[in-house]
Amino acid sequence: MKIVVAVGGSIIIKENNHEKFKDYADVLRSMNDEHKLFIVVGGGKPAREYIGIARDLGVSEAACDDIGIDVTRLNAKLLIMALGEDAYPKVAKNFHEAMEFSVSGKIVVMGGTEPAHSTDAVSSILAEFVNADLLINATSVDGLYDKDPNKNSDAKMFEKITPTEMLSILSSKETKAGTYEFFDSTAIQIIKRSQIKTRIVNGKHAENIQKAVSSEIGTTIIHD
Ligand SMILES: Nc1ncnc2c1ncn2[C@@H]1O[C@H](COP(=O)(O)OP(=O)(O)O)[C@@H](O)[C@H]1O
Ligand SMILES: O=c1ccn([C@@H]2O[C@H](COP(=O)(O)OP(=O)(O)O)[C@@H](O)[C@H]2O)c(=O)[nH]1
Repeated sequence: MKIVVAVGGSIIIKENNHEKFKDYADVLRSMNDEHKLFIVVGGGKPAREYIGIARDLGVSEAACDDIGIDVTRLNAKLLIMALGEDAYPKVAKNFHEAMEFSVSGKIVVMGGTEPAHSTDAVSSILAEFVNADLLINATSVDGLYDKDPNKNSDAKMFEKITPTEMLSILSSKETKAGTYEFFDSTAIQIIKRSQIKTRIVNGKHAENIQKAVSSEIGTTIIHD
């Protein structure tokens, strides 16, 4: 199968240690014989720190986004280092490069592309661009809930949800640089228009990426 995996920055660059990069590299390496893999890496706390400095310098939101993109690409570079020979040695800067690099048979890794959306949007557009069979979004909670589970103890997780329902739950989210929390609307719109098979799983355990291929863990986005 052709699979796009979005790895949340809050997952992979935690406490600035190498552990998660290694865990993900081990799991992705074990999947690479059977699947064609494309990985999109987020920015995490470092991205928000740099964006905060840029904003204090008075630059535009697009320029803040641009700094965030640079940080996602640094995280992507670290994952490539962890993957060694199993990864294409360059961070893909756009969808054409991702497609071109995938001809090598190696795991393609990228970060952001353009201002004004998140790496979740990048992963959805990439999944559409390469006609992926599955999009896996590895985030910091078990799936999509009816409200933020970190702020509401009574939040309920959806096992299945449609893009239309997702838009109604997440529509009020901020869209400033560094704040595209959870899924941004661009990502959902792309999943909706191309009916991309998508699963949202807890990325704190890298092995959930492998589980998400064949079992319905987390939240599965279904299409009406
Ligand atoms: N409806 C929701 N369902 C799940 N998580 C939500 C929801 N609304 C807000 N969140 C928050 O979004 C966070 C994940 O988004 P984000 O911080 O962007 O992580 P990632 O690193 O995966 O991009 C969760 O930790 C949770 O606190
Ligand atoms: O294609 C992209 C990807 C990322 N970003 C910027 O980089 C930040 C970090 O990316 P993201 O929010 O996806 O990281 P994560 O949520 O995984 O930490 C975003 O908030 C945006 O400001 C962007 O402008 N375009």
